[in-house]
Amino acid sequence: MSTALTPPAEARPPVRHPDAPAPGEPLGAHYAYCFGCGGGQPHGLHLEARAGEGVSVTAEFTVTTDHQGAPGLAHGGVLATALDETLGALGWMLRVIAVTGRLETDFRLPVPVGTVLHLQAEVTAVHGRKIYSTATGRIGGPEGPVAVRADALFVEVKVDHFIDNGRPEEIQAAMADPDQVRRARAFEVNP
Ligand SMILES: CCCCCCCCCCCCCC(=O)SCCNC(=O)CCNC(=O)[C@H](O)C(C)(C)COP(=O)(O)OP(=O)(O)OC[C@H]1O[C@@H](n2cnc3c(N)ncnc32)[C@H](O)[C@@H]1OP(=O)(O)O
Repeated sequence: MSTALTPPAEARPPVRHPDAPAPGEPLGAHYAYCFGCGGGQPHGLHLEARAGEGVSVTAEFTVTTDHQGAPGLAHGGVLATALDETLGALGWMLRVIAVTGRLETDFRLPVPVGTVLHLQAEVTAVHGRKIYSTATGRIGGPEGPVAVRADALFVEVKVDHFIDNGRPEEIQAAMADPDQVRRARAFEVNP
């Protein structure tokens, strides 16, 4: 793991937000057209995440023929996306909006098409706006061997990050989303 992903000595353990969803509760998609979790992306990952204990989440991603790199095997970038999306869902447990600053991925086993990747992610430390986290993706069941893993640094941002940098048409469409929970996740977590 690179030094950039090692929390400084002054970093604090993460604190689960009192209003975080209960363990086992589905988190749903934060945006319908998110490639990681949105239902509106026909070739997306359709990753389904749930709240875990403490500041952790679990998720599943089923590898389909849309996700291949080598014939019959998941593309490494797609697997990194699954890890990134699962780590991104941790913001909901802290009730902050955060984006990936750094993502270091280890690919330990090939992941065939048809595999359900069982993901687990947790925050390990927080220092100011910096959120240190780690994730695994297992195959053959939630206790199966680790096929992929990652260490990450997410950086807390305000909603202006998206308004200033995203395209107005998508921002406005997301704000008009009739799904109130999803709208809250996208825009009202920490405005
Ligand atoms: C529709 C909208 C709503 C959607 C909401 C849901 C979102 C969820 C989406 C989920 C989808 C899945 C998730 C996704 O895919 S999120 C999409 C992929 N990620 C991005 O697009 C992020 C692009 N990067 C940026 O915007 C900026 O660089 C950020 C915001 C990250 C920081 O720029 P900013 O100007 O704000 O802050 P700063 O530069 O002062 O840095 C602050 C601190 O952080 C440290 N640092 C920074 N980078 C690194 C690094 N690489 N290694 C080590 N350290 C790093 C830095 O040294 C400093 O530390 P310190 O000096 O304070 O000690």
